[in-house]
Amino acid sequence: MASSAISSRDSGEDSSQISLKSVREALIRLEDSIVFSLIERARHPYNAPAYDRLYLKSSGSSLAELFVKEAEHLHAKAGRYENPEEVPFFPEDLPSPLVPSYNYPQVLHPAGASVNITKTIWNMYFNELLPLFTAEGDDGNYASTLASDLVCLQAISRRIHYGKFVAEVKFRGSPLGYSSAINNKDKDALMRMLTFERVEEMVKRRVEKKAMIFGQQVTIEDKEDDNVDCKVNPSVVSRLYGDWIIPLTKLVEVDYLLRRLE
Ligand SMILES: O=C(O)C(=O)C[C@]1(C(=O)O)C=C[C@@H](O)C=C1
Repeated sequence: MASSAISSRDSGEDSSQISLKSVREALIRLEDSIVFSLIERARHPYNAPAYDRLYLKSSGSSLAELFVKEAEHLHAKAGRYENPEEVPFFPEDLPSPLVPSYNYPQVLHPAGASVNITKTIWNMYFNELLPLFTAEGDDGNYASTLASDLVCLQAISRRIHYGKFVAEVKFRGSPLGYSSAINNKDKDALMRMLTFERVEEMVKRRVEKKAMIFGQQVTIEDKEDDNVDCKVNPSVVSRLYGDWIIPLTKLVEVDYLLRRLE
């Protein structure tokens, strides 16, 4: 299954014609990436020095900041940020891609395409989420810890910024309804129009179940034991979605729509 509603090369469809079904399928596929990335990160304890600006005495940055900045430089050279689904955490001074450009379908409205809430995602991930799903302690493996943090951050950010595509589809489905709320800059009306509570409940239940299934110890013998020890707490994953990922996706949707008529 394609992980993206717009950028797969071989879908054979006109990819500027996205539907609510195809963007929701992409969101469901991204759930797998997020749950697996959290499971990987949870192998290590919190590892505080990796995030402490005093740890690298001379640099003034934390190892986490340096790690993500340097990784993004490499990814930019390989063309990662040419894809409209990818948003860098440190867009300043990124190098140009070394690869020839790929003609990604231009689905988004240009003004809305620049919505970027990576600073909010960064603070949420390091200040709120990480302490919830990692054990206290320090195993010294900061490089592999940060490599896992990077994968988590990229998967979560991609999912949240995917709200731009969801908003575009919703706008195309009801341009008149959305336009009047956009012209009135009525954020509350936009929020009401784009919210489907039943879908949100399903998402939260599904990610909790994925965390339970993907995080089980797999053994050769069949076990009767329902009391499985999961590698990442399923209720934390459900809370991650309910408290942060879904609200931030909706924030991206509203920000995108507010710029949709510029
Ligand atoms: O599926 C949608 O319609 C979305 O806008 C995505 C999403 C989500 O983040 O999962 C956000 C808002 C809706 O209330 C339902 C779900």
